Amino acid sequence: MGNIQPMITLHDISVSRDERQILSITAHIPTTGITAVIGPNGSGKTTLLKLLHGLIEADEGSYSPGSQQLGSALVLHHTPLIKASVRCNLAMVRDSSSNTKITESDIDSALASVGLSHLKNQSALKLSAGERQRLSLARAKLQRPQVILLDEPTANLDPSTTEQVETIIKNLALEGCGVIFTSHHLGQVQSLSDQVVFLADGQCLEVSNTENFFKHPQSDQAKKFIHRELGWK
Ligand SMILES: Nc1ncnc2c1ncn2[C@@H]1O[C@H](COP(=O)(O)OP(=O)(O)OP(=O)(O)O)[C@@H](O)[C@H]1O
Repeated sequence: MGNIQPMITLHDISVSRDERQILSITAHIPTTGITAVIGPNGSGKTTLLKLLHGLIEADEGSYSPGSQQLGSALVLHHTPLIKASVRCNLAMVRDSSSNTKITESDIDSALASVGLSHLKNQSALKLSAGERQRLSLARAKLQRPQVILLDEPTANLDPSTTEQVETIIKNLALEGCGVIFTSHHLGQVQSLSDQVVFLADGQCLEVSNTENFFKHPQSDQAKKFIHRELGWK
């Protein structure tokens, strides 16, 4: 993982679908440490991650570094796995920084880092939801991204598996990989993230240090959102 630029600058980004603007953003999104992208359902969180990764393009506007330079790995809700062993699902990965194939020892250490070594030869399609998520994280990590983009990484996981995934996220950040994740769990956002990006109706209304955001939200939308979700003040 090379030197990460500290932020992505988005300028007048516009994404529309079915003649409706679903993203309209000018903002600086941090790429170091752990950043949580939060906001109500449909506010554009997943669309933003897909845009940063280059899975979708903006209709207007620009962002820098672009997806090619950013070198990100994206883990969506239901990352597809191939009908083969856990090992095979990792062996197909290429290192995005050098485009080289992954070695057996890379696979072993990625599996160990997510606690899946014992399932190396099991069929990936037989994994539980939590194991699938950990495999997806191992696969993303093997790409040696500068930034890892995670869409609701702990949705539908039990508390103990949630904790395991949160530990993996913290370790990724400690190893120098930027993490940008979406979440509806504000308790998790408070304990895990360094920064918050708050979206509402496709717009970025706040980018702030996490503690500041929860203590002193600036926009009425953020105040209402926190109040609704946390029953705050
Ligand atoms: N391919 C598409 N075609 C039409 N509308 C889309 C498409 N993708 C997203 N949208 C719309 O764009 C808006 C933002 O969607 P997005 O999935 O980014 O929101 P989100 O904040 O991640 O939502 P949630 O919290 O419910 O996961 C929604 O209104 C959604 O219906």
